Amino acid sequence: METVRAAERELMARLPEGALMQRAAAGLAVACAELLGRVYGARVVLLVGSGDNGGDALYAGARLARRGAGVAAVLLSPGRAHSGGLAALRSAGGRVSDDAPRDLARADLVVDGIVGIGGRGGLRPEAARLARVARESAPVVAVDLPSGVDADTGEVSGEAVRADATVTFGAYKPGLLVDPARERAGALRLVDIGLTLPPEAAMEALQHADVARLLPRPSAESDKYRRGVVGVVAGSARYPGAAVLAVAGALRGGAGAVRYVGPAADAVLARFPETLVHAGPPDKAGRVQAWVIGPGIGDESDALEDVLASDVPVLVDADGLRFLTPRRVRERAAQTLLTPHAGEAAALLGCGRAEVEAARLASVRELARSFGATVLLKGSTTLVAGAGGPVRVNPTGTGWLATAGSGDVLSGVTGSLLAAGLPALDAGSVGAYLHGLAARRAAGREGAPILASEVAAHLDAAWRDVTD
Ligand SMILES: NC(=O)C1=CN([C@@H]2O[C@H](COP(=O)(O)OP(=O)(O)OC[C@H]3O[C@@H](n4cnc5c(N)ncnc54)[C@H](OP(=O)(O)O)[C@@H]3O)[C@@H](O)[C@H]2O)[C@@H](O)CC1
Ligand SMILES: Nc1ncnc2c1ncn2[C@@H]1O[C@H](COP(=O)(O)OP(=O)(O)O)[C@@H](O)[C@H]1O
Ligand SMILES: [K+]
Repeated sequence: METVRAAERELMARLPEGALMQRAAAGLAVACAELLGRVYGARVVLLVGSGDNGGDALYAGARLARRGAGVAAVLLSPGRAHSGGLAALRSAGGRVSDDAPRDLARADLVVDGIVGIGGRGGLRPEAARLARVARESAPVVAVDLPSGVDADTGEVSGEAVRADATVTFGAYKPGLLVDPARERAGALRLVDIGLTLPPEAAMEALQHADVARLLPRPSAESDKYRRGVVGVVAGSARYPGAAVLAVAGALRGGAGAVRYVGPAADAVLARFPETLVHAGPPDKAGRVQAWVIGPGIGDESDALEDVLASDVPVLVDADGLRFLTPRRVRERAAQTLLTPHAGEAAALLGCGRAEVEAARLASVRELARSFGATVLLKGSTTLVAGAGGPVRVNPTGTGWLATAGSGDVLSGVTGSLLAAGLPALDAGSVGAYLHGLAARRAAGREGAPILASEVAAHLDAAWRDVTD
């Protein structure tokens, strides 16, 4: 957070008073307008704390009021609310609420400007009560951070706002990216306020527009082969379901065709007649543009060697990871993408699972370095690391994904993206992004248990969310 504060100080010294807050408020108002659909006549309630976070909310509220929204501000510390913001709201036709429960009950949207990066500890009782009522009333947009979460660590020490979306300024804060706080933030949106952050930023996160740009799209000249064929080596007599789930993901990842190789062809075809199946070894299966190998294959290490010997990108997951050595992966000319969970990463690193979970960033970097590969470390905070450069953190994940088979779906969708031509770092981070969004779609707004097959079934909705 000190990095962001320092960049803000540097920029503020060069800009007219209040310019950064205006930029923040403008971005926030645009995001609110998009969520509302129609601004004119909409009812917006601002929860306003005593700091600049509340100031952002007030100025954004003023912008919405000028476009015809009915905007009411609930002031947590009436004497200390941002005075310029309050004046702007009033002159735009907004008002200060004298009955918060009534205004909240009628709201179409609530803006959480209680506290931002200046907050310490969980919400205080009055703020916590309002946050609970807000949550029951309408979608909540958090300003910069869901109030009550720790910006630096992602810890939630008491009560915190649970937002449907968070509009953050200048840079993603670790607290928005690391659980348990991340789960409170909903969909993230970054507003550029002109901060110059150090070029060696340790982490980056894609957002909708980045993903939309990277997603493969068929052109007029496309045919199924030009769109890419992904080969899937998964499943066994014991675990046929892993094959079905990996193929389910692969069919919705943007490749033109999925070629399944393995002993679960009957189960795959029964569910997905679109699949091309092959009973022999992978190197006799026909041309593919990328391979996925590992989910549920058991001890099938011959197939792994076949696939590694190919000259196309290879994604290795689950059982496939057990037979890998750094040397064999480094020898490959084409890209290799490894997708371990914490336990598999620990086995590759020769340490304990808890050590990986306590140091996810260092672990994913070390694996990428030692294998000379791209590594996607799964779990509550999914990270993707390449040979160097920033580590990508996936902003869309949800704990509902912690369900058997969801990793198989991820390997399929990511492999499909590789086959469509995305570089491994992009394929991994776009795959994880769509997978997380699909799970959120499947789980619904309040959240409910989901099946891995439902995650696959919602991938098309996630795709449309990103591109619409
Ligand atoms: N810097 C910039 O250039 C830009 C900054 N920007 C914006 O400013 C925000 C940072 O603003 P900030 O520094 O004023 O602090 P902020 O987060 O509003 O909170 C401080 C107040 O909250 C209170 N409070 C504390 N803990 C609490 C709790 N647990 N529960 C309840 N209340 C609690 C505490 O009050 P007190 O303890 O005094 O009662 C204190 O006064 C940043 O997140 C971004 O939104 C943008 O405009 C872009 C440009
Ligand atoms: N707490 C969590 N929060 C978010 N995502 C999670 C969590 N736990 C697991 N996941 C995700 O769920 C998937 C599980 O994959 P994996 O561990 O391979 O399980 P399986 O082998 O049963 O498919 C991964 O995408 C992982 O990132
Ligand atoms: K906030």
